[in-house]
Amino acid sequence: MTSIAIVGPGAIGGTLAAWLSQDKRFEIALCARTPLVDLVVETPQGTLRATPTVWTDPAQAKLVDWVLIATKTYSADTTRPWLERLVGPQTRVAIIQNGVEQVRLFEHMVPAERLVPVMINLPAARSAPGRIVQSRDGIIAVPSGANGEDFAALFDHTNIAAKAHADFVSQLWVKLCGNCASIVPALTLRATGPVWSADMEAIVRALAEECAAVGRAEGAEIAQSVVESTVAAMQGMKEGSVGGSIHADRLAGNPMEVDARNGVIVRLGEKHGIPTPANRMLVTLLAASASPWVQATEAR
Ligand SMILES: NC(=O)C1=CN([C@@H]2O[C@H](COP(=O)(O)OP(=O)(O)OC[C@H]3O[C@@H](n4cnc5c(N)ncnc54)[C@H](OP(=O)(O)O)[C@@H]3O)[C@@H](O)[C@H]2O)C=CC1
Ligand SMILES: CC(C)(CO)C(=O)C(=O)O
Repeated sequence: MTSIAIVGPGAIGGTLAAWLSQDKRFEIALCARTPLVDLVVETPQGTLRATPTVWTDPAQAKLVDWVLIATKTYSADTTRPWLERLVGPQTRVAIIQNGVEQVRLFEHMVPAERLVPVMINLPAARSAPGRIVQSRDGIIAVPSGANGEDFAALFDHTNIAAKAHADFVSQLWVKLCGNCASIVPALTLRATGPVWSADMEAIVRALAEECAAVGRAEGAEIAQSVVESTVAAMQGMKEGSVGGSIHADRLAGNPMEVDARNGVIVRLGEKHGIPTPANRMLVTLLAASASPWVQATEAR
């Protein structure tokens, strides 16, 4: 039996827990901040129900084979009490978060050789504790090597396509090129499609171009088509739709991952001498309009 603890059973953590709970090889525990009883996840393949063990206090937790961290990036340090109880000498820790800094955010808490950064493309939203809608099939990318391949194999009996990639850095940055543009609906609080204009296109294009330039400087391969698909996605965003989890968080009055999704482009741009005026401006405006809920830059 492989033991798996999922820290942060929100939209992503709850969805992954529901899928993995269908596999009898696994013993699943949820490490929750807000208590929950069970999981009911609507997926494109139907409804998944699961009743994994729920721990709400790190004192209840024990050593496990795998820890899956699925909190927001800004909660990274709050997972330390869980990690202290869950991680033994053999435990591997997968960081399932947006952005490109999964390792940086956790390497002061877990030895880097046992960290697995994960890129996940799986739209999910939580309406109540344990109640989640997964709206499209999921894709997971991890770095090649034993840890990445073992992590991907956990999803063998699920409908999530998990794969190890030699060029994992490109997987992260390509996703960020799409995600960084969602700062626009998070700021304007409405879909971009109905208010599309040449000026709006210039802003979205600049956000994605800056991300691509910084990503390339970080070693990622990013085709121009990635920028074009970001522009097309924002142009096609329909009235009333939510532009990803950062927009959903702003609507719900939650903190936003603005540093992980846009601030990082500014920070790493500075490191490489690449100007990022569009990302810098929108990060500043979002921080100003959403304050005190938004952190323009994370402490670490
Ligand atoms: N939602 C989506 O469609 C996608 C999200 N992502 C990324 O996945 C990551 C997770 O996002 P998402 O699932 O949407 O976020 P949610 O806010 O839905 O879930 C985060 C969960 O973490 C819990 N949490 C926070 N701190 C702790 C802690 N110290 N101990 C235990 N639990 C904790 C929260 O608790 P509580 O229940 O109290 O809120 C919540 O259940 C983010 O980086 C996001 O960008 C990536 C792809 C798609
Ligand atoms: C765009 C999406 C839903 C893709 O998984 C995402 O990453 C997010 O909103 O955080």
